[in-house]
Amino acid sequence: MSDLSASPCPEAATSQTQDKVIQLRVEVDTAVPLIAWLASQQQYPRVYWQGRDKKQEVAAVGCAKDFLFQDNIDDERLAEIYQSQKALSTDPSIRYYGGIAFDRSIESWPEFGRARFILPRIELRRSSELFSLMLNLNFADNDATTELQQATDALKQLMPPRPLVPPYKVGLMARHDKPAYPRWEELVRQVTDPEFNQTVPKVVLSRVSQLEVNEVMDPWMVLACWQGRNQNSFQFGFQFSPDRAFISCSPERLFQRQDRELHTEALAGTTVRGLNQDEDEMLANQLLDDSKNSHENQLVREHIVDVLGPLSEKVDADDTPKIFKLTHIQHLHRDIRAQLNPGVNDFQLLLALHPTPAVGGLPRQEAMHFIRGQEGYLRGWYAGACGYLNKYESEFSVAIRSALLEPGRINLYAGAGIVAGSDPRAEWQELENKLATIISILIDF
Ligand SMILES: C=C(O[C@@H]1C=C(C(=O)O)C=C[C@H]1O)C(=O)O
Ligand SMILES: [Mg+2]
Repeated sequence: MSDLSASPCPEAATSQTQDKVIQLRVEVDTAVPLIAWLASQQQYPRVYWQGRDKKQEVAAVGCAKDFLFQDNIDDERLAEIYQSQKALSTDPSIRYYGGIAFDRSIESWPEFGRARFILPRIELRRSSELFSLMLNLNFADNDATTELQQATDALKQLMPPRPLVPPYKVGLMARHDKPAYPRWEELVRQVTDPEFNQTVPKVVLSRVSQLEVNEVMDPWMVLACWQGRNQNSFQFGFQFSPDRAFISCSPERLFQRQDRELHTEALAGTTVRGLNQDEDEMLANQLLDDSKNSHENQLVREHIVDVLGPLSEKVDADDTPKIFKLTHIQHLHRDIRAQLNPGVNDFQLLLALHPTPAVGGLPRQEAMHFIRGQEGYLRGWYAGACGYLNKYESEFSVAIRSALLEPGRINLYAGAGIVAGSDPRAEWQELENKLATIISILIDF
């Protein structure tokens, strides 16, 4: 790391290239526990990302460029801004990390905004077994001296990783569910009403469970524990200031793109895990045979294939679902692959795919309208899309199985796809099952 802090000088940074956005990299020859490293840093924003396949892991601090859309956002403008930002560098390693809210047409959480993407100041990345430290420099907005001064200051503030305190349970003072069960029942009845259901076959209803706690939780410690108990998931977190952090351990991929090759999926339909292998197998078979759950998944597959059609040379989706197992629950899962048309960009993909009927509903606009008007709380980044973009590859996860940590309160989010045949009690229990892993980490019971 000392190599890097010695190297940024205006000549080195600007003479070799015409690029306005530059990344300096050094290999780090020891393995670094990335979440522990991130937790010990004092700079904001702090960002963490680990892909579901575990090949890529990133901890990032500070920012060299910040795009925050707090009040309103025009999707086309967002795509234009990204295109011009992308043109500032030829380096394929430069990445922008961030997310978009579930519903960009309404207010979102402060700081997170309807969309926010950053070019971090410093990134520590693990790629398989290799660790490297990156310093991003943005000469498009600052003169060279100021930018290098800020970058050097950020490097000087880096702290070594401190071991994370072993897991502990929080003192729970109260829990409030929004909507509470009586309202939930009403909403499920409205969505399953045959007349409504005929034109809107699926609405994913959700709930926030607000836990009032009397301790300050380190979000990174919580994420590290969650990661330990849910291997088969993306793990990510965004903390733009000391008081609020959004963390997620989501099984769901929105898309992964490598050049023009796209991977996405339909993940919908849920049951619990069995207490032993036989029971687990039986539950999996029941899930595969269940018509309500199959319908939930089928609607997602159909919609994704439809929206990808005009953007792709070829789309290919699994005909039958497979089982996707998590610690406490199992889902139905279908792989979907596409070869994109030349020139299709990541924002086009984000806007076309998100929100899928796995978290919104079908038809999208009608389902969103129902959620906006009836759900009774602000989803913000829950069920939004979080990930990173770069020229040649990008990846986004759907921000479910997520939590917003604030002083004195932990907000936990869970949703369930409501279709014909949904029973309010069973769907309420499904929400509870989806929270089982995080609740087992946070609370003694
Ligand atoms: C909306 C959520 O999950 C979604 C709903 C599912 C379902 O109803 O079966 C399954 C996976 C996700 O598509 C959530 O976990 O919050
Ligand atoms: Mg379901």
